[in-house]
Amino acid sequence: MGMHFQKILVVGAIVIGFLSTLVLLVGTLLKDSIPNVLTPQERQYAFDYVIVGAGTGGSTLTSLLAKHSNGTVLLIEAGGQFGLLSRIPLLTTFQQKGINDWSFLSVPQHYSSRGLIDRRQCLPRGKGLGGSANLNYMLHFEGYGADFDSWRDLHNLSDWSWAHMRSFMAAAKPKPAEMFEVPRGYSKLSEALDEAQAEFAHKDWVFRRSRYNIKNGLRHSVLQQFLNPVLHSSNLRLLPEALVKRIQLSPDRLPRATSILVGTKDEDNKEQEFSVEVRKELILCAGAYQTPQLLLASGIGERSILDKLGIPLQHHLPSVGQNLHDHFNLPLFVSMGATGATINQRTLLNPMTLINFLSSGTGPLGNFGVLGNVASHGGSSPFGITFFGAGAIDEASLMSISNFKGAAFRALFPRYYNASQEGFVVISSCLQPRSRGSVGLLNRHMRRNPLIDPNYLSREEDVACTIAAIRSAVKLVTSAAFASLHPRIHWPKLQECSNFGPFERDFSEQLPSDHYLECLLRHIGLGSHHPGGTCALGSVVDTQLRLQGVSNVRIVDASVLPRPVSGNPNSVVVAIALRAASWILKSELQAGPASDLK
Ligand SMILES: Cc1cc2nc3c(=O)[nH]c(=O)nc-3n(C[C@H](O)[C@H](O)[C@H](O)COP(=O)(O)OP(=O)(O)OC[C@H]3O[C@@H](n4cnc5c(N)ncnc54)[C@H](O)[C@@H]3O)c2cc1C
Repeated sequence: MGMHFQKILVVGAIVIGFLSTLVLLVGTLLKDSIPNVLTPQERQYAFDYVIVGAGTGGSTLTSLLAKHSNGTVLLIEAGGQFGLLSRIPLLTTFQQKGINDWSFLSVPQHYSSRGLIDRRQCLPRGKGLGGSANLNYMLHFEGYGADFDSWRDLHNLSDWSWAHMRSFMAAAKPKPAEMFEVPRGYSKLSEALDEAQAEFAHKDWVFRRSRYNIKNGLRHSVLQQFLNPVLHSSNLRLLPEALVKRIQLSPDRLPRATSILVGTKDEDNKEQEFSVEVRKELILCAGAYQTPQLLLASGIGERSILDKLGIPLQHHLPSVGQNLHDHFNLPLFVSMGATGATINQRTLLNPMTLINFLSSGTGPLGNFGVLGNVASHGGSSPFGITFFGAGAIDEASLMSISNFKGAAFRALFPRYYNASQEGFVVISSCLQPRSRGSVGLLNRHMRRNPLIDPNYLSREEDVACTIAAIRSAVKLVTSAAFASLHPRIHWPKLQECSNFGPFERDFSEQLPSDHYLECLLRHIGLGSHHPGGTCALGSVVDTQLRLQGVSNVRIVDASVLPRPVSGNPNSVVVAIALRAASWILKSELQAGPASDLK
């Protein structure tokens, strides 16, 4: 390459770098204003439906109620609007640890996370209109019918099965123009995956090319799909930047929620509190960590736990905050000897990357880089393998969002310093982990983070299941279909695992011992950000998602999932919210006319 051309490249890189920084900055700052905001003068008002949390569940439900209900609806959200940055798919991780992320950390993990600072996992959660659907990686999952049948069979939920949910899952699916599916021939990695499908046809493996909630190169979350179109509805008011702190129940034998206490910050950052009366229903959509937090802080939960915290009991309801589940991943870096369009600094600084994105929403910036996944749903330990087409990982940003210790990060990504490295990350996980954790409180102040203990890998079966996933991932990567990529799996050399491997033969035979793989998993495994189960169907809520023993509180978010979804959970939460809306609207029809918005 001539000197002159090199100079052009360097100048080009500086210009593109400058432009990207500008886009990041403007993207963070530029925000639409929110219409229909409840003004302080209106704060004495009561609402028929009060919805707490504008995330996946809350945005979807609000949309249906705003459109079809005769009642008045108030949507309360702790955060404000996300910046434009949230719309650019590849840059989504830059939002983590920012103002639209609750940035929770788990409590120190006993069975895992040994390579993480203080053994604590980062647990990002979206804060603002769209919630975690605006912070997530946008992967759309069509659902797996047997999951819902297992709710019916294993949890005695006769109203829940694939037959009940199929139409709601179909309605949760965005229109084709609102989705991006990784096309055939997108990159060498996606081609290899397509070829592997034929090579492994004898297995029960399901190959899926990634589908994203992306329209014209921009995130198209529940915010665009459901909430934005109804924001101007006359029966809807919004209360952003407001934290719901307490639920007040009536003292009846069958109590009902009468009001909630809301906290906002004034210009001097002083807390202002006021109540909102609930006329018909209170619907909690604050997510798998914060819905149980709000219930417990309100004195709704297990009596002995509340006693210990000194929180007056309003309603004894065991299991609030229990049964926390999440997927748990082992990432492995695979370098490629061939050049292909993997994400690295070279592809990002290529002027065509920005030009393609700005002109047509295509190229690396227009999706998150996960090109596809392979799942085995059969057997007692179903697993999934995800292919993330990133060759060079930025140390500072990944360490900040993963909490890795430096040594663990460098063992996992030994080529991290080579910004033009070609490669990909293969992520193995168990689709139905058995480990269960909990959400608890340090005290009842809602501005304090809840105590979140995912308790990853507390069940041995999860280790065995993930090891089976890793071994299948190795089969895929070393198959004939991948040969043209000249892949090399980088078995991490962790000092703490050195008694078990990796040994020379592990690199040549690709058959490291179970002990070594378990050691890796317990050191560098990471949570998937798919928490659920903390107000599970059948224990905390009844089959119509109503809080057990309380007449007018419903929960509509990931906390109701009795067991993990065998894939990405966002679409399942949307489908659950659509179903909840149908029940609410039906009972409204049965009950007759409602009040007008004052
Ligand atoms: C980084 C990341 C990547 C992910 N990737 C994917 C993916 O690719 N595909 C997929 O299907 N799923 C993915 N998920 C998971 C998916 O986004 C969640 O399962 C889903 O969004 C959960 O929806 P929810 O309604 O339960 O909660 P959320 O969407 O989290 O909504 C809860 C809302 O309630 C608000 N809130 C909380 N407490 C209060 C309070 N006291 N008062 C007022 N408001 C409150 C919050 O600010 C938030 O807006 C990912 C999640 C994360 C964090």
